[in-house]
Amino acid sequence: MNAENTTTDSEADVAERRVLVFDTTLRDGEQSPGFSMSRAQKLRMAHALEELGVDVIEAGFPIASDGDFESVRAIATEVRHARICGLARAQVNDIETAARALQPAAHARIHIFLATSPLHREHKLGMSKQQVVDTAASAIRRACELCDDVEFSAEDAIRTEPDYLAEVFSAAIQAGARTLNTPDTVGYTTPAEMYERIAYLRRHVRGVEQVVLSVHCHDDLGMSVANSLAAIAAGAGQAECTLLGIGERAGNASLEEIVMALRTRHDLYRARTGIRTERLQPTARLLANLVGATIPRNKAIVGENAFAHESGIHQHGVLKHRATYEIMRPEDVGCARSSLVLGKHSGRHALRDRLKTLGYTLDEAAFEDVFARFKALCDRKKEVHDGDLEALAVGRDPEAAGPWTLEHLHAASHLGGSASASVRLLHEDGRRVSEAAIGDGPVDAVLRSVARAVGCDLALHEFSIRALGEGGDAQGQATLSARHENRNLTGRGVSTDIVEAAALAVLEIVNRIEHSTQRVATALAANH
Ligand SMILES: CC(=O)SCCNC(=O)CCNC(=O)[C@H](O)C(C)(C)COP(=O)(O)OP(=O)(O)OC[C@H]1O[C@@H](n2cnc3c(N)ncnc32)[C@H](O)[C@@H]1OP(=O)(O)O
Ligand SMILES: CC(C)C(=O)C(=O)O
Ligand SMILES: [Mg+2]
Repeated sequence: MNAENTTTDSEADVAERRVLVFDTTLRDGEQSPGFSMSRAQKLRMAHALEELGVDVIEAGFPIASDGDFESVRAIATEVRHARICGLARAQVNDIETAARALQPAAHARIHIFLATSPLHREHKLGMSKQQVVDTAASAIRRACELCDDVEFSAEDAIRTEPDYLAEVFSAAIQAGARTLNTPDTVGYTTPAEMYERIAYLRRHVRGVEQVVLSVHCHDDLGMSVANSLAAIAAGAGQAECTLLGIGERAGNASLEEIVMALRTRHDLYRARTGIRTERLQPTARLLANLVGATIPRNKAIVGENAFAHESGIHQHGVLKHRATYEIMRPEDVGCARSSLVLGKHSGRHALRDRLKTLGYTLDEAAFEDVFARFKALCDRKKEVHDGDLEALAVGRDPEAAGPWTLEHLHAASHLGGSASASVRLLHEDGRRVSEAAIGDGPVDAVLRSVARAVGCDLALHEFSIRALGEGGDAQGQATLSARHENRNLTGRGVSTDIVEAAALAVLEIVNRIEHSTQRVATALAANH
C-alpha cells in the first residue's frame, strides 16, 4: 500500500481497468424534490460535467416533458466529447422521442429500463416473466435501429431472482444492448451481496464478455458507494452516480466518493476513471449553487471540513507530516484555501485569479459584469468570501431574468402579530406598480405584495435561507417555492438582507411565469 495513499493515475500498473463514469445528476439527480433545474442551468452543468471528464452524461428523460426534451436536445447539440444519454421506458414512443432529442449528439446513447423484480412485475407492470423478457427485447431492437449505443437497465435488479435476471440480460444482449445495468433501485443491497450478484451475472449471462456491466446504486441504507465499489471489484465496468449523491429519496451513489475511493485505494481496486479530480470541488459547488443546496460541512471529498483540522493533536501531526491525518491531497480534489482576502480595494487581477481557482473562467463581458457587482457588494460587506463570489459568478438563471425588477421594498414584523410589506416594481415596458400586503411573517407579506402587484395567484409553499459566507454581514441565498395553478415553482435570490433575498426569489418566479405566458401566446399566434 502507498504510505500516503496519494497514488496518481500515471503510476497505474498494467493490470488496471478503466471504469466508465456514467453521470446521472441531470436525470436521476434532477428528478428528486429540491433539485430541479432550468434548461439553461442543465446546459451549464452539462458543460461542467464534460470538463470534469465524465464518460456519459444522462441528460434527461425526453418523454417526461417538453422542457426535458429541449434540455436533452440542447445538451446533445452543445456538448461534443462526452456521450449524451436519454432515458426511455420500454415503449416505442419513449424510444423514438429519446432518439429525436439525441439526434444532434456527436455520441448518443439510448437508455431503456424495465422492472424485472416480482414486486414490480406483478403489482406495477402487470406482466408475466415472459412478457418482461419480450417487451425488453423488442424495445432494445427498436432502439438499436435508431442509435448504435443502447443500454438496458433491469429496474429493481437486486430484488429480482438471479437466474431470471441472467435470462433477461442474455435476451437483452441478443437484442443488441451494449451495456447492462444492475440497479439497486431502492438501496436495499449490501456490499457482499452486490459482489456476489455481479460475479453471478458474469458466470451466467450468455454473451456477457461482449458488453459492459454497469451498476446504479441508491442510498436508502447509506451503502450506495460501498455497494458500487463492491460491484466494480466484482468486475462491473461502469458506475452510475451523481455529484453530491443527489437523486431519488436518499439519493444515488456520490460520484466524487466513488472516484476518490478508486484513486486513493488503487492498491485494492486497480481501476482508474477519466475524471479530472481537481475539478471535483468546483463542479460540486457549481451544482450546489445552481440548485440552492447547502453542502454539509463534513461531506466527504467536497465538504468544507474535508481537509480541515481543528484539534491540537491532529494539527501537530499534520504539521509534522501531512499524511498522518490526510489520506488525499486537498489540491487533488480542487480544494485550495485562498490566503488572498478580497475587499473593496481589490482589483481585477486578484478577482480573476480567485474566480479561476473556484472554477469559473468567464468571458470579458461576463467578467466585467461580475467585477461591477463585486465592487457594489464590497460597499455593503467588509470582506467578500468564496461563497459570495460563486453566487456572483453563477449569476441569475437567464430563464428567470426580467421583465420585472424590484425598485423599492419595505417590510416590517410586528411582535405577536402579522407582518406587512410594500413593494414597487418596474416592468421593462415602463410600467411601475406599487402594492402592499400583510402576511404570516415578512417573507409571506413580500410574496403577497409582489403577487398582488403583478396580478398573479401565488401561495408560499417553502422557504429556506443559507449563508454564503461568514460574519454578520454574510450574504444570504434565499430559495423560495410558491404554489401557482397546481404547480410548485422555485426561485432564488441573493442579498445581504434576507427579506430582499426573498423578494428577489419571488421575482424570479413571477418572471418565469411571465416568460411562459409569453411563450404560450407566441405559439398560439403562430398556429393561427
Ligand atoms: C427508477 C427510476 O428512476 S424510473 C424513472 C422515474 N422518473 C420519472 O418517472 C420522471 C418522469 N416521469 C414522467 O414524467 C411520467 O411518469 C411519464 C411522462 C414518463 C409517464 O406519465 P404517464 O403516462 O402519465 O404515466 P404514469 O407516470 O402515471 O405511470 C407510469 C406508466 O408507465 C408504465 N411503466 C413504468 N415503467 C415502465 C417501463 N420501464 N417500460 C414500460 N412501461 C413502464 C407503468 O406501468 C404505467 O403504465 P400505465 O399508464 O399503462 O398504467
Ligand atoms: C432508471 C433506472 C436505472 C433507475 O434510475 C433505477 O433503477 O434506480
Ligand atoms: Mg435510480
